[in-house]
Amino acid sequence: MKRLVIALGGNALGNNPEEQLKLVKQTAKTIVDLSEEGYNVIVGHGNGPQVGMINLAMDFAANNGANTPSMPFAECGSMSQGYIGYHLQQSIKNELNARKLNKNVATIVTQVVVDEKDEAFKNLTKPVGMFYTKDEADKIAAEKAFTFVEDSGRGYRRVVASPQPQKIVELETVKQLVDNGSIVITIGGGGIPVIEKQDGSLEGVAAVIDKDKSSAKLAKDLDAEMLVILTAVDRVCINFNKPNQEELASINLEEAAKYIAEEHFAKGSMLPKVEACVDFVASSTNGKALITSLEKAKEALHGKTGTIICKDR
Ligand SMILES: Nc1ncnc2c1ncn2[C@@H]1O[C@H](COP(=O)(O)OP(=O)(O)O)[C@@H](O)[C@H]1O
Ligand SMILES: NC(=O)OP(=O)(O)O
Repeated sequence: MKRLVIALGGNALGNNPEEQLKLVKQTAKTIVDLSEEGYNVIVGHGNGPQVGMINLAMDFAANNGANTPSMPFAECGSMSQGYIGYHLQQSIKNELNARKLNKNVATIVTQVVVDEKDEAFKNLTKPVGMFYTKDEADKIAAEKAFTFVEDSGRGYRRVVASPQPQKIVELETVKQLVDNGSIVITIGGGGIPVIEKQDGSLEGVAAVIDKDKSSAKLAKDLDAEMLVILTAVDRVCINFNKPNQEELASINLEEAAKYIAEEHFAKGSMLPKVEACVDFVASSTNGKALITSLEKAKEALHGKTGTIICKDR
């Protein structure tokens, strides 16, 4: 069966357990829809807000008399995979049962190897957790030696390193489950970043890998038919948010490169998605990538909306 890798954006997940479970129930319908279209579905997702929340809560408890241990960032990443994976696998199973579909679904706690010399460790770019005012951010930065950046006019957010994904450690396990027909949730939050020591052992590092990049890597490694990036917009645009905004129904690799060079895609939001699609399509024989909204995923798969990125069109 053909393999389809989905990357779920923040709007598929929400900001607290109640909101997340409610949103994920809708997300599950889309995932089961795509599975019913005849694909082996593999699901990746973001974790920026969630890993930040977990890290902040653990840090607060450890420093405010709760007598709990301080929790390393990589462990917080693994907790975010469990937390989001639990909601996804429960909601997907409920949806499968409601449609009387006999399929299994499982979350794999997934590590992704990064290079400890990656320049990203010197230049922190990945926003995590909640938004602060400038004064709050300055105060926390001074106390904890954290770095903050202004995030798209919405306030200040802590940033952490976001190194390149190099190797998905649990890839073979994912393949086996996929080949057995299971829906697999993996590389949550881009994967738990680990470095490979000289003796071959793995060790977690404080970072958050971009989920779109990891999803492209997974789609390549699985020789997927399709990479589907689900976000908040139905289609990618040029001249986004300008009077001459134009929706793109399909673009080839040359057009994508031209639009990237012309800076039509915002850094930190649409740019990594288009780049991930280009990366996957360029290295695949027949693979296509699709960027669309969660709500329109099924329609987009039938060519009614969404932006397709392909070799030739
Ligand atoms: N050229 C563009 N076309 C469409 N959307 C764009 C473009 N540039 C920036 N965006 C914004 O990028 C957002 C998706 O990025 P982001 O919010 O980071 O995604 P997610 O959280 O789903 O991974 C869209 O909702 C849109 O507001
Ligand atoms: N890991 C990751 O890319 O998370 P977000 O999509 O939430 O930023």
